[in-house]
Amino acid sequence: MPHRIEKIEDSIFFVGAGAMAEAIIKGLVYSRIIPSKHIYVTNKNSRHRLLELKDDYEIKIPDSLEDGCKKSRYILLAVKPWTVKAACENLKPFLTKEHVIISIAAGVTTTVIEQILGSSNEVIRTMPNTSSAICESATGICGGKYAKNETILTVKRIFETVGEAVVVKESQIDAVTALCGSGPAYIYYLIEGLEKAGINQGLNEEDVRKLVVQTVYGAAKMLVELHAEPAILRKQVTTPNGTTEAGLKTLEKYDLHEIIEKTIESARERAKEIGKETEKEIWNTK
Ligand SMILES: NC(=O)C1=CN([C@@H]2O[C@H](COP(=O)(O)OP(=O)(O)OC[C@H]3O[C@@H](n4cnc5c(N)ncnc54)[C@H](O)[C@@H]3O)[C@@H](O)[C@H]2O)C=CC1
Ligand SMILES: O=C(O)[C@@H]1CCC=N1
Repeated sequence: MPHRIEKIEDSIFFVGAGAMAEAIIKGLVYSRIIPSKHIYVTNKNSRHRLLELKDDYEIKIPDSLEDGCKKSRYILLAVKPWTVKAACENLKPFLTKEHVIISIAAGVTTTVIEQILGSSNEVIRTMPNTSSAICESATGICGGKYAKNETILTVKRIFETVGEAVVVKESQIDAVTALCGSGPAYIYYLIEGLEKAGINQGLNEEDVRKLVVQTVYGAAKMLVELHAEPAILRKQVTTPNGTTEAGLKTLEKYDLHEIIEKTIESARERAKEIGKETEKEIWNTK
């Protein structure tokens, strides 16, 4: 549910042109918060990929990194965590104090980015997800040492055009990463399991896809539209001594909640580790 938001006047420069850059660009272009001609994109070495994005979304390819920086106030780092250092070092000569650096890299702290840049640029760390492409992301946002509140709120507005966005403390963003950045993958995995079970019960693939996806979509939409508690909606489905109760007993027997707890914990731990790895990388080269 994208919010209706007033337009952002400044341009945005995507450094990295992969899956997430495209998902966010798609959402931004669709929501029209930033005109396509104010969206710039670059990557490491695939001109073909840039031309593809340019054609699909009518966005711009700058002549150089310097050109992209000159034309944009917001620089969005959409590279893998272990590439953040190289990308920031390449940008460094072209940054002025007005540039706001937005990172979507899992685990990489604002302190690491501030230290690589060695400047007092505002750094905003975010964690969106791939549903940005259809303006349904769930994004966590936090600011670094130099980030002004007003800038954090502008970045929140940008991400609200591609879904829901909340401002969190930096100490909480690895949890948001585990829950929402990685989250779509867990839901898809669950759906794969439901589909497999449906097929094993004799349903055909086409019907099972339609039925399972609609079941998940309908359940999520009930939560959104009725603002109801999941436990209450669950109870409405569960007839005493009926089929749902039988199914839920099996989920309890295998302790699905415990599995989920461990899943989120593993992902959050990995985000922390990635943070440490990128931190070590800068200390090793200083
Ligand atoms: N894939 C996902 O669901 C999510 C990913 N993220 C984060 O988003 C970031 C990007 O992930 P993806 O889009 O999945 O990766 P990707 O591998 O699809 O894209 C990475 C892009 O960075 C470019 N690149 C590499 N080195 C560069 C450099 N030095 N300068 C400029 N561009 C460079 C590559 O050419 C490529 O276009 C990661 O840090 C990840 O943690 C965050 C939320 C969700
Ligand atoms: O798997 C990853 O590391 C990235 C970050 C969140 C989603 N995908």
